[in-house]
Amino acid sequence: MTPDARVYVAGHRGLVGSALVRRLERAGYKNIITRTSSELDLTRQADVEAFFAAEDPEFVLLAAAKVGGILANDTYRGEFIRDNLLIQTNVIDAARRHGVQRLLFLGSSCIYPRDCPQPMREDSLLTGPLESTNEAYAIAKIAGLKMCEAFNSQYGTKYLSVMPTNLYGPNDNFDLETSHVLPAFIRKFHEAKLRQEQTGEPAEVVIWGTGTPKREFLYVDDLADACVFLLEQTDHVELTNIGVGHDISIAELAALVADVVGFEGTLSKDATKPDGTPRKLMDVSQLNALGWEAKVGLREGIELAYAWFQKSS
Ligand SMILES: NC(=O)C1=CN([C@@H]2O[C@H](COP(=O)(O)OP(=O)(O)OC[C@H]3O[C@@H](n4cnc5c(N)ncnc54)[C@H](OP(=O)(O)O)[C@@H]3O)[C@@H](O)[C@H]2O)C=CC1
Ligand SMILES: C[C@H]1O[C@H](OP(=O)(O)OP(=O)(O)OC[C@H]2O[C@@H](n3cnc4c(=O)[nH]c(N)nc43)[C@H](O)[C@@H]2O)[C@@H](O)[C@@H](O)C1=O
Repeated sequence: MTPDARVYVAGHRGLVGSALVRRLERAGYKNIITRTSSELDLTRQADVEAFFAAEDPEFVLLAAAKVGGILANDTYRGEFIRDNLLIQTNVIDAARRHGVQRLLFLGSSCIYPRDCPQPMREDSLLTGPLESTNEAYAIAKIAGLKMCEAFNSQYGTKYLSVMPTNLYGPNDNFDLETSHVLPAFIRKFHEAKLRQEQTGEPAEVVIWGTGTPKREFLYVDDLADACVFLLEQTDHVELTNIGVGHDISIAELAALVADVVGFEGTLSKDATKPDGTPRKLMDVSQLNALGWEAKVGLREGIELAYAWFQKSS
């Protein structure tokens, strides 16, 4: 991939897509092609086909998807499987038929079995049952990476799939019903701090579930850097985990976000909300062996994300 290449970033306004555009622009890429979902609905095959015929991209970074936290995944299972299967099938198929050399497909850590040995290696795929709260989404993601593998095998393409851990950063979704935990905490602790300052009364923040599940968090600019690093490798690797290599409990995350935000009230737990997978720590030894490591520490990343949230809210 060279800076004059025609690179289509699908989903460029989202958390991941916007970080990919920032990373490509910093590296001097001049021909980045983008469309919003209202300009091009990727669930519509004929529109995707017409777009590829007109724009003729050479590289595709597929970061458009139906995405959400544990509750959104659990509640809107039909939309998660439908939209993701349609988007990825239309884009991967059109890319292949229009001669796209390399495509990067964004999967997710939830493709691995719920009770996967930790840390989760790439070869654990399809070795056990999935976590039920995100099964519909995970099945779509597995279909996407298997479609890339099958195309590579039959058509000689070099499509790669990356499996990032939980991400956060600028342009995240901060909606308290549909977001992931880290942006939810930033917003909940920030708003509780303001309430406390305004009323003088102690404020409370509610944590879903038990607080005991463990998660690994990667700042999205690190993810984008890893994606471009992998695209620029000459040796083709089909499936790569991307993460930081260590995790923390949700209760520990709550304490850390509270500290960054400056919240001094109390915490309570909502046991009616699901915990999801008990733990999903990525084995990132394959990526590390290629020479890539995450740079942004968790506290620093939360400070950056909180600054972005305050500026844009
Ligand atoms: N967030 C996370 O923690 C993780 C994310 N991932 C993966 O990374 C990828 C990107 O996720 P993320 O950036 O968080 O998601 P976001 O929700 O932030 O962004 C998704 C983007 O997809 C676009 N999109 C959605 N539906 C359509 C459609 N029908 N047609 C065209 N575009 C559409 C949206 O475009 P528009 O804004 O124009 O409407 C949006 O900008 C996904 O594949 C996800 O599975 C993987 C692991 C963790
Ligand atoms: C990236 C990944 O994201 C999703 O999986 P998840 O990691 O389980 O999602 P999450 O970030 O929403 O929650 C992580 C943990 O945190 C707890 N939790 C506490 N309090 C809040 C809270 O206020 N909001 C949220 N969302 N969670 C909370 C919550 O109960 C859970 O135990 C997948 O569906 C799938 O899409 C996927 O691949």
